[in-house]
Amino acid sequence: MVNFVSIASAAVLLIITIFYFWRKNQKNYRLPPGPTQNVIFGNLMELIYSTLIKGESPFIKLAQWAFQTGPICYLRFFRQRVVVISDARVAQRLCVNQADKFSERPPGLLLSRVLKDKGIVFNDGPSWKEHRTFLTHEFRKYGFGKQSMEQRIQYVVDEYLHQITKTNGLVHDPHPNIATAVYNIIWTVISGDQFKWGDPFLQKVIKNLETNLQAVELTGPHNYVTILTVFHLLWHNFLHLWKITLMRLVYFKQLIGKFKKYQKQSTNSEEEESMMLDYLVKMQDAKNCGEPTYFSETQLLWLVSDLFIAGGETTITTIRWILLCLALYPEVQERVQQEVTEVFGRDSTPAYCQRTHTPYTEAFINEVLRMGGVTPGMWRNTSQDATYENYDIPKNTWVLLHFYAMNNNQDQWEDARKFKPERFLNDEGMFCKNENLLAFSIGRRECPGQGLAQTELYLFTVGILQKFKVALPNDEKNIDVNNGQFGITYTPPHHRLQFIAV
Ligand code: HEM
Repeated sequence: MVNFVSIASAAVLLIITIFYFWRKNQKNYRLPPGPTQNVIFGNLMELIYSTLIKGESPFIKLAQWAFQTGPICYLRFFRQRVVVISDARVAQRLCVNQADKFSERPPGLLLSRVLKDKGIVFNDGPSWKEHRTFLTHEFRKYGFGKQSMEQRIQYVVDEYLHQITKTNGLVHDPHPNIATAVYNIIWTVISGDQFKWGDPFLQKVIKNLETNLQAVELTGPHNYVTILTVFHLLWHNFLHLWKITLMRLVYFKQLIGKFKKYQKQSTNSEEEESMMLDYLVKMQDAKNCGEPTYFSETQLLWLVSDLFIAGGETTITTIRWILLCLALYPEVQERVQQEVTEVFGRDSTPAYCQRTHTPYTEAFINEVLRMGGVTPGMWRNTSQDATYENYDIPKNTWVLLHFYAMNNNQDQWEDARKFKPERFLNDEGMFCKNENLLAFSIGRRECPGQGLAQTELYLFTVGILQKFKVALPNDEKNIDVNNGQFGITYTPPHHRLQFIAV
């Protein structure tokens, strides 16, 4: 007992001493406003109470603080400074106008620690830059809007529609078919190849990709204090998580190996151009010329993994939201369907470049991206001291671009929680982009897969409505659209659907 008291007292004394010296070394910054803070823990205890005790999502707690305070809200979680941005115009002024200072990921974030120097999403520095430049160039080269890529996507959409036809209007969970289609599209973008529908290897990869998403929550208390990170990892059985990640890498290694073997045997050069081949050629060229490069077989593995994760879960979840919103708002569905059939009929192949002829359909997709914003938020880190209006944002502050808060900001969106595609139409009924919607983020870290994602969302929506009416079963008609689940993505409440041929 005595031992425990002395250890506890020593620990408390140590925390106070560390805190005292840390505060003593702080410059006097003019920090943005925020809720009241405890001298030592800042806002950490309140976050712990609301998330771990009351079971609220950390994203919701952070949004509440932001709405109480204003578009730029300052918080502190023990020693970690955090700024929450809940207004797209402020995000633009920081991440575009001061891009040099707001384009890194927080180095202390759990995922950044695990993925430091790997792939692209949580990578930083010259390795990130080289991979980011490559990806941007490749997406431009195989461009979206260009026919060959769109044909590949359309091929998968057609297969998906075929699978839906086989459900014969019966009620089912739409998730597995969407996941199969979307991951197949990613693989075709990376390798130029495709899996057969229901391929057991693809199903294994999908199962793996969907397993540990809960544990990588981005804004909870475990992200800011190392001891909480350790508890979090133990709670989520860190060894099991690691095993799943290693298994995923083994799967991707097998895919890359198969791709390389096929390339060696193949003689047809023109048709088989692909992102992966370009990566391997670039890597070999740099090696041959003795040029320094961050391209390597291991990096390729992490890049493929990142593309599957960043491009898969987001697109799948958005298509799930699209289908749910069609079913929940039959009058909206009728209007989109009428427009789609007027422009494309029931059998002709739609093209993304014709979207200007379907303004209501585009408005509908944008309203889904707002209401069901699948990426509730993303982190940046200040690499130097920065300012915003009269406020300082010190170096190494974590900046949360809180997209969920931006999408629900009553100052920007009238009746924010109402589903109203018309808000994206002008007086002439034409589609009007709204600068307050940052579904794909902004600045140097904005989503490089935006063109691919938008093409997919459009071709799926149009393809489905050319052939089917989407409906919820009678006992699920009162699903609350505002009741999504926060994880690394914001997912719709569980639901099943019927696709009735028209
Ligand atoms: C509806 C679908 C999608 C949405 C809503 C979405 C949204 C986002 C958002 C919000 C970010 C964070 C940017 C930031 O840090 O500020 C991001 C990053 C990223 N996305 Fe997407 N995305 C989607 C689809 C895709 C697809 C299809 C791909 C590629 C296959 C992709 C690849 C990436 C990558 C690699 C990053 C990291 C960029 C970097 O850190 O430099 N995304 N995405």
